[in-house]
Amino acid sequence: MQNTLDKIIVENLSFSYEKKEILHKISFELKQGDLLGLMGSNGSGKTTLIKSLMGFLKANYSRYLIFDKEFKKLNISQISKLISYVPQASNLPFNYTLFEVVLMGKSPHFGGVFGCSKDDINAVNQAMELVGISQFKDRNFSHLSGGQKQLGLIARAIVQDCPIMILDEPTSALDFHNQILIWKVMHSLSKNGKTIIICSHEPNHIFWFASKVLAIKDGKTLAFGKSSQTINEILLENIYGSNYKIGSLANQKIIYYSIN
Ligand SMILES: Nc1ncnc2c1ncn2[C@@H]1O[C@H](COP(=O)(O)OP(=O)(O)OP(=O)(O)O)[C@@H](O)[C@H]1O
Repeated sequence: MQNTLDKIIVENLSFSYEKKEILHKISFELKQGDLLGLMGSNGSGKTTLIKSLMGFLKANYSRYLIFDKEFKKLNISQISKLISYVPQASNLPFNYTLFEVVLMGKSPHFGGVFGCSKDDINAVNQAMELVGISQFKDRNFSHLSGGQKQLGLIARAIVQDCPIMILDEPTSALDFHNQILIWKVMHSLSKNGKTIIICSHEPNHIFWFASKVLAIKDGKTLAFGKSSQTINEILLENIYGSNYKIGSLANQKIIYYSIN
């Protein structure tokens, strides 16, 4: 019998808005510690897949298992202890300090009305330190820059400390350094056993940091497999068009656009 205890298994996931099919029979399997990069052009269906995996959209599937549990049988409280989620938009109107917003990550774990513990506060400080936003902790969240808010939401998801993290374009507002910082943090969390799904428009980041890739085109699976073996020039052409190449620079493979 198949061991599903440490796996996420998605089989034939489809979703339609009204009568328009957006996702068609997407299947993939991850084991604990996998870091999956979701790639595809604008409108290909990445966010729809993420919202379906979170249960925000009611998708159809033949099987969706999280660590041996049928997703459709889980309630919101169970899901919030299994999956921490970073949404795409960070323009949430929070009238709280950054510290309070990051602390909200602990709310699925608060026991009753007694609030947070010293350990919770330590976890919040550590997560803010990890993503480099400690200096803004007392600032009003809504007064932070787009990138600072995005880092805050990532810190909140880290504090939630779930075995699975799902992040929708978590680096879209980040500078060059912070994009790499977040991928390095996610890579390290996955090496420590978290299973992570990240949607990104930067194929190099998926190439360098993700263990697996799922490429989507028009809501269908183009490719799924180990990122180092699956991302190639044929796949890049299929997604982005011609002249996207893979070269080598300082012993590191790199995806680039050839302007010649
Ligand atoms: N609420 C909605 N009603 C109808 N169609 C929608 C809705 N939301 C998204 N779509 C359509 O579903 C398709 C997939 O959208 P989705 O946001 O999943 O793409 P994406 O790959 O995440 O795109 P991007 O990279 O631009 O964020 C698009 O054609 C989009 O127009």
